[in-house]
Amino acid sequence: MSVPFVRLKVVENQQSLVIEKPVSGLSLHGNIQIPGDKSISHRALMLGALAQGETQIQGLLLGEDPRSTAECFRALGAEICPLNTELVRVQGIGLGNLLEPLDVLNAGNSGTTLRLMLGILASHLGRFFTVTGDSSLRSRPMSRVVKPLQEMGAKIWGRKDASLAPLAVQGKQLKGIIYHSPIASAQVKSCILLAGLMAEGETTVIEPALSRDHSERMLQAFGAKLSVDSERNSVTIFGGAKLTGQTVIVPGDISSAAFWLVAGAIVPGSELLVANVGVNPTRTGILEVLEMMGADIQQENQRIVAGEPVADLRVKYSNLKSCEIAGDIIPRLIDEIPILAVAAVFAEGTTVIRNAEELRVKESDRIAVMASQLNLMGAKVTELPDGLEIAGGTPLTGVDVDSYTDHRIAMSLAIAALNAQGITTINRAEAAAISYPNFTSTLQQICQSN
Ligand SMILES: O=C(O)C1=C[C@@H](OP(=O)(O)O)[C@@H](O)[C@H](O)C1
Ligand SMILES: C=C(OP(=O)(O)O)C(=O)O
Repeated sequence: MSVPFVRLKVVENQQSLVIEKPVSGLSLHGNIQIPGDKSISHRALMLGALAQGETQIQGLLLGEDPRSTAECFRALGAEICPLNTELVRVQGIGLGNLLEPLDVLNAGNSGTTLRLMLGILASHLGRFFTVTGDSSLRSRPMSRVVKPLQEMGAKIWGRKDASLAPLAVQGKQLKGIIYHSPIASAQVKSCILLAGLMAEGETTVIEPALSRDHSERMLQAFGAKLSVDSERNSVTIFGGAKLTGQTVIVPGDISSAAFWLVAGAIVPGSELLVANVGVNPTRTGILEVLEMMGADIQQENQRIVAGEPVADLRVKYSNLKSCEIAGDIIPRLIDEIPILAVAAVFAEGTTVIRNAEELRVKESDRIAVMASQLNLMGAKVTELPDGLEIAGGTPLTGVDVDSYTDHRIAMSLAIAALNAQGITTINRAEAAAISYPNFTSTLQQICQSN
């Protein structure tokens, strides 16, 4: 049911999300079903395409990023049914059998699609591929995957010494390496592991801190041979295995749940139940930080679904206090920092976020954009080279803000607007569909005027 104080204004292809807090105030109530996990959705489509036989994916995220992955792997020869149902079927083509596409592969806005796919393409002997993305993706750094792939013997060309897309790839027989990654990045780790699937010998990736481990879990489920040394944050893949199609059940995305967890915690009088949330420990940094800030979040009905831990999360409004977010927890909450910045605006005291320089090379420079847009609303946020300093407790006022076409920024600003006086307009809000196509309708359903 649509309520008048959350509405969409559409002008040509651009959507503005208008949030007008009623004078009587508002609170949030209800049960929320969140979309499927984006990281797991990409990996299920890719491994399904590389496997022998059929893969069935339940609960795939029907957002724009997985659509880009599906489009690329269709062009590479996998049969993937239209992404319009809860159950997606992929007829795999078998490892090493991808076709040479007739046109450029376009990863759209999705860093995960482009970086993981590069590892797969580089190891497809004798075939030539070209890859690109939208203007945001074409400005994001690719050397972090190109360099280790070149060490394995890959042939890759592109702008600025092959550090920026568009890129061209000549598939080669690769050799296993031991790679000490300078950054904790699941995209780098996964790219190298995927390249290692068909490389000669063993391929090892060692990270400075643990990043999300969905690739490791799913590769093993599809039949790859892997060994994990969690003390050293090291994973080894043994080349030459065969992958077999599987049934994958995709849990809800904790990165999408994060918007409701913060909304429920900061909007007075709220109580929300967010159902079916993936709570893989490599992703739950957000829960640890919100608990540190004094949020009231209970995990209910904890269970394991197809190898991934899942729970329902109940959040109630509470008074938050500031905290420090830095160090090894950063990769376990990297995509949640924009919405954590919103939580910090409504917390007592000054929150400091450090070691998060990776945010500068996401879909937008999330440090600069969150600071500038929250400050337009009246917050006191200071940019640090590698994070943010947020003085909590200043009231916000509705103004015009911009998503910079970044989905996480659009949704974070919408949640901030729930506690701002007057009318907030979030321009270019259509970006939310990258990871959360139903964000606005869910927001409309849970908002109640007091
Ligand atoms: O592997 C993945 O699915 C992802 C890894 C993270 O990126 P980095 O590996 O660049 O940190 C994250 O920000 C992105 O949304 C998804
Ligand atoms: C950074 C993100 O995704 P990607 O790197 O896949 O574009 C994200 O979803 O926040």
